[in-house]
Amino acid sequence: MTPEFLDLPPLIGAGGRVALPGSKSISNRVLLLAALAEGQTEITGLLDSDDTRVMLSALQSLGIELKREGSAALVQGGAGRFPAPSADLFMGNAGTAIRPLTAALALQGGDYRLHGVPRMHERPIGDLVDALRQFGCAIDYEGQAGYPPLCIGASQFRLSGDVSVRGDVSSQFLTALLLALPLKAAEQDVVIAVQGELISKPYVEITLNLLRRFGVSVQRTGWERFVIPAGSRLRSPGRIAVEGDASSASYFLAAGVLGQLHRRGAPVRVEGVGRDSIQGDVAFARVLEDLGASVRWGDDFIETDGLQPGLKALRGGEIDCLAIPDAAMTLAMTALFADAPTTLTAIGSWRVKETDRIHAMATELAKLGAQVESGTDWLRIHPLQPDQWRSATIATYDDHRMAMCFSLASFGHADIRIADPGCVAKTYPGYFQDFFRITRPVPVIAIDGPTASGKGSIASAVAEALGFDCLDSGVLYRLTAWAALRQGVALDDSAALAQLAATLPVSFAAGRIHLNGQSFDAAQLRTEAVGQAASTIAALPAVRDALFALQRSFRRAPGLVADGRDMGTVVFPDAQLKVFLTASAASRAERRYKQLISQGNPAILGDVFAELLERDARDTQRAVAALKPAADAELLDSTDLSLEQTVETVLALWRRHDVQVA
Ligand SMILES: Nc1ncnc2c1ncn2[C@@H]1O[C@H](COP(=O)(O)OP(=O)(O)O)[C@@H](O)[C@H]1O
Ligand SMILES: Nc1ccn([C@H]2C[C@H](O)[C@@H](COP(=O)(O)OP(=O)(O)O)O2)c(=O)n1
Repeated sequence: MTPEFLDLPPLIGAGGRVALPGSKSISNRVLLLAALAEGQTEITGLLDSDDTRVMLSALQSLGIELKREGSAALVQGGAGRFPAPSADLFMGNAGTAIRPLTAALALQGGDYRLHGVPRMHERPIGDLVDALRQFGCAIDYEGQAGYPPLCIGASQFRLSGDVSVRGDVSSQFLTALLLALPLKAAEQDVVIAVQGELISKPYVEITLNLLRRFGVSVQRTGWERFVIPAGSRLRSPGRIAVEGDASSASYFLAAGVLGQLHRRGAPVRVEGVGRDSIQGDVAFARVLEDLGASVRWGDDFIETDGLQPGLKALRGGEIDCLAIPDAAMTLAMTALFADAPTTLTAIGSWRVKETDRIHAMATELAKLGAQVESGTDWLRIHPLQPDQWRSATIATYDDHRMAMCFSLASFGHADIRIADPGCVAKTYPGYFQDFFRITRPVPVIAIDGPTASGKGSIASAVAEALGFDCLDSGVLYRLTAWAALRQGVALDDSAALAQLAATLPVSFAAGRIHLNGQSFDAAQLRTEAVGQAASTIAALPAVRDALFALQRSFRRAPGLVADGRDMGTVVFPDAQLKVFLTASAASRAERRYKQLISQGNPAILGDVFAELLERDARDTQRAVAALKPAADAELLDSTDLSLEQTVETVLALWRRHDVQVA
């Protein structure tokens, strides 16, 4: 079962190395070439994802002998023929599989059906079918003309003159012909003429490069005319290694820049692609460099390390993305952190990808608070100031790149929830594990414990020592209770109380609490009447839910110390340090008594003690978010410790944690 969503905490830094999974574009091309070639091919570094599994299982259904173990595969080439004369092939949403297979099967002829997920049936393939029909291939549309599913029949192959194919919708049509047509070039040249301006040229370069590895040298004139010379034969190179995926690299390269914005990052290195990569998307790193990123290139790695000296932010501007259609999506995310608007142009192909990516990007960026403009083939993104970020649930449209891109939004000032995170399996099943491994969330120190154990005093002293923000979550319950008492809302009217909590116009400034134009100091909310009422309404799940997002929104760079009852168990379960602070009931009663008296609130020790026991009972026995230590909390009994000693103990625990992380 894949989860419905994934919550990403705000991030403060990144650093480390990522061994990239194999390139999708290279993996699927190599698999097909190995299946069509003469001889056996041993493939290493193969991508293991939905799209490559689709290709592998199609080849197996077509009678190709292959063995696969993790990222290695051994393919027995069919020397130009698929043994199975008929097959029903499910192609998922893999454009890199359906297009070249359609070409290869149509040229061979047989009884084949190719279909996929509903979105695949909305992705155009008519230009490729039109091109193949010029050879006498029998291809029928099962549904809407121009789109899969396709039925392929017996081929009456003939070659009369050049074949023309459109190059301005998807370069995969040309790639499909280039991969399959060497099978028909034994006796004569095969000439392909491209109509319209060819998009995504670097992907065609990958095709030509791999064809060369399989013994076929295509000659080209500009990007309009391609000749597969007579006598061409696909022959296995024996062994072939697949490069790491340059499009997948873009997320980590961006993280290496964004992670340094708070000066808490370290370099991020992707391994498996380098300066000599045959993938066009490595140009993404050059674009980042132009925008001001510090980039290092190696033979087999690329590394980013924040901004170039002297810069405070990435630059904006207009970027022609024709050559990097996939990695360009990542630029839409880095644009949020730039110092001026960024316009991505020549991205018309986004409209026919896994989803309409221009629409999807514009919609989801707007949820973060960004101002976005778009046209048929362009997108303009205005940067977000720290106070403009909004927390959001990001829809991913069954598009792996949407999910991976928006993980980068967690470098902003917001909580990000990614819907359907499992969609990354199309090209990168382990993406989020790698992303979590190389990123550092904004740290949280959670201090929970019973009343008067010292949480509030310790939390604010620790926050001050570390320069972190401080959240006294009890204040939010007390404020809700105070407002309810003032407005005469019954303390068991769950709906009205939740409404009150959800709309608390509260802000904190200069050590005071501001609510509805009124300013308090914390002591005014510290009366036992308010405390008891807070404890009563805190048992209501609807009230707790209403305050959840507000509490999480306090997690901002450089860090947060949060105190309450459920900071470590419910609100910040991923807190880096959790402390459960206790003290004997007698010493807590005495501390509270002294505190009340010193604040000018009259009190009787016996009553304070009784009320404290009552509140302990209510807080520990309630059904939701009951007061209890988190499984991974450090237990700290302060009965015999002074305030200073307790603060020092917590700081020592934090230093120990910080050393382990560094
Ligand atoms: N370790 C300690 N030793 C002595 N007094 C303490 C200690 N920790 C807290 N106090 C005092 O106890 C009182 C209650 O502490 P507070 O931080 O308000 O507790 P809580 O937030 O857990 O209710 C304060 O007056 C505080 O100064
Ligand atoms: N995270 C929190 C914080 C407070 N509460 C509830 C339970 C407490 O009795 C009241 C008041 O909390 P507060 O921390 O201000 O109380 P003390 O300072 O511990 O006396 O709110 C909670 O349920 N969850």
